[in-house]
Amino acid sequence: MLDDWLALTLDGADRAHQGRLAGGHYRTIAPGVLELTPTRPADQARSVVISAGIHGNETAPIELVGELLAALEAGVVTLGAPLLVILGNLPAIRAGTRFVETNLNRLFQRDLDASGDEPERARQLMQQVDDFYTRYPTRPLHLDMHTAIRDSRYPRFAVVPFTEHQPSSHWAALAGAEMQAVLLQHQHSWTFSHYSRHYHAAEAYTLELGKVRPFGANDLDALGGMRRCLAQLAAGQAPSAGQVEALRFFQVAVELMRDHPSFRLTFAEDVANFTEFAPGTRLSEDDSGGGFVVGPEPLAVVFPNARVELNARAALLVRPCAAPGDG
Ligand SMILES: O=C(O)CCC(=O)N[C@@H](CCC(=O)O)C(=O)O
Ligand SMILES: [Zn+2]
Repeated sequence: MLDDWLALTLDGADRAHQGRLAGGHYRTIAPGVLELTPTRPADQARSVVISAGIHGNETAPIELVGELLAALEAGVVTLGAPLLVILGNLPAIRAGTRFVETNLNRLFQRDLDASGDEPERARQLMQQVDDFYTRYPTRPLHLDMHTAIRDSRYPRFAVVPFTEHQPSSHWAALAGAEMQAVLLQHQHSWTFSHYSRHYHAAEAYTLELGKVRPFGANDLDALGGMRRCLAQLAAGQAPSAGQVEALRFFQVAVELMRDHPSFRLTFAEDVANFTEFAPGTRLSEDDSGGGFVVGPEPLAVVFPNARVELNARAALLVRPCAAPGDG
């Protein structure tokens, strides 16, 4: 039963799974990787990668995947599009931690030469995505679902990875999924959504869907728009459109790196994502006299985390911008 796949996978019983469902069939093609194939794709069908659990303690997206699979199993949703459903970091999900040895979401790079469990998993997932988009090249889309460590002025927001040749984005569909803000990256970031956008010209986003909470403690009522969007994509329908004017757009201006062992942020742990700091405010410091001070324009902080690995991203500093015109 498709319903069992999620529970069995999380329990470590990764045996092969396949079966039929309304509109098509499914099979596991790697641990935590499920392919769903429609008998006849709908007219509006896109090739959709849905990933969750790239960070193991971000459980709301995994619960959304569970709801989608249950709706497909029950025939409430009829499969009309090829789907690749991925649970990213299985050992970290089982342990309830962001990662085990290193952050999986910085490893999606074709010439990656690191070794270890997470680099191996990144290679396996890159191969699965390559194979899927080769089998199903039609209008590729990748939604990589996460939750954030901190509170946020906009709890639901999309991060748009940077590529030189930007595939078109559909802001109205993001608004329809009840995203509240869009954050445009300014440089390559080697995240999972960046992989699909950069190497496959897929429309791809990292979606932040509220705050990190354990299984059972998530507010899934706040994610009704996302639930509907996933069901529509699985059915091969165009997702509902919302008001683009309701979305706030931001552009990354600076990526703060933990570039010294004594790196620290100067502001409180409970400062929410998108909190703005005035010109002249010191945001970070270290024992070597380094640090960052806000320049002549205010900057807002997103994903601040001083406890990252050395030379990893410790925060994004962003400024409001207009909606790029292609959506
Ligand atoms: O809340 C945080 O500090 C991190 C939440 C998270 O996992 N965010 C993603 C964003 C990926 C991107 O920049 O596209 C991450 O840090 O991997
Ligand atoms: Zn995450």
